[in-house]
Formats: sequence, C-alpha cells, structure tokens
Amino acid sequence: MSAQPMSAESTSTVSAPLLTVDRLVVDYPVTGWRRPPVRVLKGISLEIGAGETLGLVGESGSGKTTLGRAILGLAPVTGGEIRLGGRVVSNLGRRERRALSRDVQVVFQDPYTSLNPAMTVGDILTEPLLVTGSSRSDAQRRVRELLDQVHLPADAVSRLPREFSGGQRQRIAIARALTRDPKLVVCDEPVSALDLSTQARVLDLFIEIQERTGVAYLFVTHDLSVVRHISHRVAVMYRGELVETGDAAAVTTAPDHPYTRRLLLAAPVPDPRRQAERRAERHRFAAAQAAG
Ligand SMILES: Nc1ncnc2c1ncn2[C@@H]1O[C@H](COP(=O)(O)OP(=O)(O)OP(=O)(O)O)[C@@H](O)[C@H]1O
Repeated sequence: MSAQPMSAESTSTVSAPLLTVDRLVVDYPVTGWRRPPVRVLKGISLEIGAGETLGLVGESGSGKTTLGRAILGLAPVTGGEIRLGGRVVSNLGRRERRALSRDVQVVFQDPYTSLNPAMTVGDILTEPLLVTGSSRSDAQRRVRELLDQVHLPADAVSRLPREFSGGQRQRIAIARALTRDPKLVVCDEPVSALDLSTQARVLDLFIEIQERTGVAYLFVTHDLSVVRHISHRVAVMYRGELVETGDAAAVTTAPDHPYTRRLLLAAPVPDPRRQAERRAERHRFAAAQAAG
C-alpha cells in the first residue's frame, strides 16, 4: 500500500474548507406514543478541505453513518448546518438535493447489494449521465474513461455485477460515484466487506483517484489501520460527539483522548509479541483510569 502524502494536510487547511459541518444536531423520531426523539448527533463541527481525506472512526452506534447521511442530505438535521463551498446544503428540498448529488456522492460498504443486479455495468454507469442531459455518445466516452480509471476492462460494460468479484464490484461502485466529477465522496466502510489484500488494492485506488482528480473523501471506518493508511486527518466519534480531531499519524499513534486510546488498544494486532505488549498496555491504561 502506498502512503498518503503528508503535504495534503497543510494545503487543505490553508485553503477555504470544501465542507463545513457546524454544530450539527440530528434527532431520530422514536416509534411509540409520546416517546421523545433520540439525539444521535450532538453538535458536531468539522471541516474537510478540497482534495483532503478525513477519516471518521468510532465504535458501532457512535453516529458515523448518520453524519455521512446528513452530509448526503439523507438524515434529518435538527440543528446547526452543513455548508459545501460556502453554500448551506442542510435541509434542502428534493430538487436541490438532486442538484447536490453532482457534488457529493457515496460509496457504500456492501458491493453485493449497492449495485442493481439487473443492470449491466454500462447501464449502471451511463444512467446518472443520461438523466442529467449527457448525449449517449458523451456518456459512453465517459464510461470508457471511468472503467480505465478504476482498472476494469472495457468489455465490463456488457456484463452484470454478479459476474465480478467483491473487489471488482467495489471498483464499479467507485466508478459510479465518480461519473459526474463530485467534489466529495462519502465512503461508508467501503473496504470492510473485502479480504485484506483486496482492501489494500481498493484503498490504493481511492488514493490514486484523489491524486488525479482532487476529490475529497469522508472515509468512515472502524478499522484504525485503514484510517491511518488513507487519511490526512482523523476525527474520532463517541456517542454522537467528536472527541478528537487531528493529524492521522498523531491520532492513530499518540491520541489525546482516553476513548481514542481505548479504541487504539482494542484494535487487533497480528504479531503475537506485539499482542502481549498491547495486553500489558491495556492493563496499565485500565489501572491509570481506575486511579483517576
Ligand atoms: N433511521 C434511524 N432511526 C432511528 N435511529 C437510528 C436511525 N439510524 C440510526 N439510528 C441510531 O443512531 C445511532 C447511530 O447510528 P449510526 O448508524 O450512525 O452509527 P455508526 O457509528 O455508523 O455505527 P456502525 O459502525 O455500527 O455502522 C444508533 O444508536 C442507531 O440505532
């Protein structure tokens, strides 16, 4: 796996942010008579620069997917706002949200369910272009370009998703997200359904595409080694709040917040010697926590 260039951190923070999430609150209604809504995001603020990858980690249920959905306009925003290139994009109407989809796209976790099994890869990739007014020949040209970018053969256009492996399907999903040159792609656990060597190749593809196109990623994952590899900066969520944000290398090796340290100590390590060290670190950490 190639390492993410550190220079992007400085460029992204100097330029105006592409995405600003400002004190974002999301409440979900709870079924049942007179039950109050549940607050899932409790005032989240973060920024993503053009061409930057912000890794978003946190335990299950901490609100990572909800934050991604809110940015895509798919979760109800109760308070605060989301701005893209300075324009408020939270709580848009349906038509404006469709326009937003040009700039913000998504790649989901499961490449087996996120592609329409009845459509050929060619149709999956041309559809977003045709519905937004491209001519068929322009759309076909763009699809050839996209397949080349994600390293799939040109004859993939006439095949169905089931004829591809998990990694190849995720390449198709990435190509679909890129059809209209988005500024930001929300990547929701996009490699966690893949085996380790396929994960590495797909992560490298994300990086390669970013270097070529300047797209920014919000990269949601529970895997700290993935986040360390792909991100310029990392934000850590805990129970609906951001508890730590910083440079990827710093947060994933010397975190400030006790929750991030716990997350780091809970991450699996393949080396048995390192496992023993990690166990000892966990005991020391627990003892220090107990001592206050
Ligand atoms: N549509 C919904 N209606 C009600 N509650 C929801 C809805 N979607 C998510 N939640 C709740 O919001 C909280 C955060 O969920 P979310 O999926 O954002 O967490 P997550 O950090 O992405 O978890 P995971 O890593 O398991 O995917 C959870 O308690 C979940 O049950």
